[in-house]
Amino acid sequence: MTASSNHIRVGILGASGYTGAELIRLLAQHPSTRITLLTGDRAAGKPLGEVFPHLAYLDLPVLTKIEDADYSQCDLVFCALPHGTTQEVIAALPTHLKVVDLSADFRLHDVDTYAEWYGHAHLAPDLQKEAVYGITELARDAVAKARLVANPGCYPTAAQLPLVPLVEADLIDADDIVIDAKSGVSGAGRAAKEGSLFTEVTEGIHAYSVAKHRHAPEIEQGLTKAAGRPILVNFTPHLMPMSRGILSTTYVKLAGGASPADLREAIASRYQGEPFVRALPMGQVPATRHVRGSNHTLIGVVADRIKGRAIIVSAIDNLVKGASGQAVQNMNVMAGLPETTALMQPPMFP
Ligand SMILES: NC(=O)C1=CN([C@@H]2O[C@H](COP(=O)(O)OP(=O)(O)OC[C@H]3O[C@@H](n4cnc5c(N)ncnc54)[C@H](OP(=O)(O)O)[C@@H]3O)[C@@H](O)[C@H]2O)C=CC1
Ligand SMILES: CC(=O)N[C@@H](CCC(=O)OP(=O)(O)O)C(=O)O
Repeated sequence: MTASSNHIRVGILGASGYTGAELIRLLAQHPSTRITLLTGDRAAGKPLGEVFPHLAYLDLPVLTKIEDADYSQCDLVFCALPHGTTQEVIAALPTHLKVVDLSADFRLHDVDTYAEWYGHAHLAPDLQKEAVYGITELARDAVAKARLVANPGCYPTAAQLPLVPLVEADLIDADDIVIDAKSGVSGAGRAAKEGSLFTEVTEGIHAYSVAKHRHAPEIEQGLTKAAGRPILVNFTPHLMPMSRGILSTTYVKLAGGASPADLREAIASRYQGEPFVRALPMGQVPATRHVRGSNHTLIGVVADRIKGRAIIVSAIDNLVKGASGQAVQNMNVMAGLPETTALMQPPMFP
């Protein structure tokens, strides 16, 4: 990557949203980046501190409209725009830029599957062919060579990290996977919507997009690759009265004579030496408060009471490993920097 004065010059499109703010928070600790461009839509024209007072102490450019962005000031762009708005924006970017897209716009390799789940034809099918789906631990070599990384969704990150090694090794029945996941409300973004109102989300939980959430095909794409044959999953997301975090509880049937301890061992050895993915001791399960504000994924495996079955619980922060943290991790890999740079903050417990 070309970088001026030994710094990667970074632009953030959608800097006035939740994942944009989280990118800025993380990059504020990064010794090798300099933020040279921030865009907003409603917030365009404002200094960042007016939108996010907690970031006002940073010396950063004023938010601009995407149409007015000066990309000659950037080496890499994070795109943190709503899905559906990103394909045309990225297709129009100068080709000298590397891109990490946090939206869902380039995650599904098959454009027909994209059209089926997102309700419109893909607007940049040629670019889709070069996009690398970037769960960093599962695609590091491809991410290192990529110009465009499709940063994975939050639920798909929490689901695939434990499941991919198990499906690859045939330790579970890949045709019998039930993923029951819960998210904090920041997962829905900062734009006002009825479903995110305090009265709608507090003192209760609810399932949504039951049997039709667009993260199901994203998870299935990863598991299909791991299995070498088409895999479908049951996936149900729930909205929790908390601002951050994802807890994904997955119910599996053991295969090939594997024990629940074998599952834990396969996950632990697959991620041995990985700084951000950890298998807990057998029988222990993580909670979202263990990963709040951190880029870690914690995974627990428990033997079910029903013989031949196991329960896997994974926890991430949706805004960090589920979005901006993994995006910075991918940028580090793309730039040949130590992968943990700016990402080793301990969780904000409790
Ligand atoms: N929140 C999460 O946990 C996760 C989010 N993602 C994905 O990351 C992306 C960003 O999410 P998030 O930060 O939560 O979203 P937000 O709604 O919080 O922020 C969206 C940003 O995009 C800008 N924007 C909105 N519409 C347009 C438009 N038409 N043209 C230009 N800019 C626009 C907004 O500007 P303004 O506010 O000034 O109008 C804001 O800066 C989304 O695709 C989301 O699905 C992925 C994983 C997890
Ligand atoms: C709580 C909540 O609403 N979560 C979002 C997913 C967040 C995410 O990862 O979204 P993208 O795939 O768009 O990037 C949802 O269910 O649509």
